[in-house]
Amino acid sequence: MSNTQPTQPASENILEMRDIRVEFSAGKGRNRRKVVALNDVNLSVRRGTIHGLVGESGSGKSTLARVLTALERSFTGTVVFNGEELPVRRTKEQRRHIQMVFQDPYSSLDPRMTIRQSLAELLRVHRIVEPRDVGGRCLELMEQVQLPARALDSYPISMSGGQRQRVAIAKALALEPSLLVADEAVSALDVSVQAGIVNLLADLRDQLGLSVVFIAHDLAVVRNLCENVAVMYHGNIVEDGETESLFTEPKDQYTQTLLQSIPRIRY
Ligand SMILES: Nc1ncnc2c1ncn2[C@@H]1O[C@H](COP(=O)(O)OP(=O)(O)OP(=O)(O)O)[C@@H](O)[C@H]1O
Repeated sequence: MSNTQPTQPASENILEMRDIRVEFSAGKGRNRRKVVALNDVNLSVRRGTIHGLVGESGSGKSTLARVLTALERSFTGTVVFNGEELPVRRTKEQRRHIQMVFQDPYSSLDPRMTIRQSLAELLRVHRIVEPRDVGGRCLELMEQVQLPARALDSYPISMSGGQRQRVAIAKALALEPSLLVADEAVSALDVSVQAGIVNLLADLRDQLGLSVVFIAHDLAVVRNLCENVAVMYHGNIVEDGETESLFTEPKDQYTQTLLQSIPRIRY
């Protein structure tokens, strides 16, 4: 028998959100009321997996994404990332590790800059690589998002929606995050283009070990892509589990209703 102790494995969860609560006030004057956008939500994301987040409009998905990426700072509860409890005001380095991809990639791209200029600026400002390695890293990023090298000299306006979304993902990857939050990142794209981005996210998980929180309303896409799914309803996670069992044996009544709303394809 060996005396050597096995090395402690890194925690299985890259992310643990505990008792996250967000309240907003809505309306004016006498109609002012409290909206509980997140009602003491708990969510754990396993390292190197894609965790889907589904639920009707207004159920709290984007608020959860905003808490994760520190865009929303008025919350109570705890966000533990990579075993470290994140403060409400995160350092630049803590923010770098969790990147967001939005529905509309155009909003995150500067129309006056080529893709190379945008990426190079990010790499320089965040000092991700030595100045002499910026060009090479830009090329690597194009490869990672499966765009040709010549795309580096394009402006966003000359690109298709799918290409822009790939660039938005490249910008997120430039900061070498461990967790990507994709908030309806494929929802505005044509179905065939959507499939390309979904496959890209799966490749990034498999090749880089990237973890992803994938917010989407298309349940078929979620079933295809995600290892686990959490279902939100009125600020609560009503069910959270392994994708196939959640889709085949939903336990919560709202999940059952949501799944029944998937249109059946007739041949
Ligand atoms: N800044 C805000 N001020 C007031 N209420 C807000 C604010 N942001 C969100 N809400 C409310 O919080 C609740 C959750 O909204 P959220 O955008 O997180 O839902 P969602 O599931 O992402 O919806 P969608 O799928 O439509 O994007 C909703 O009732 C919404 O109206």
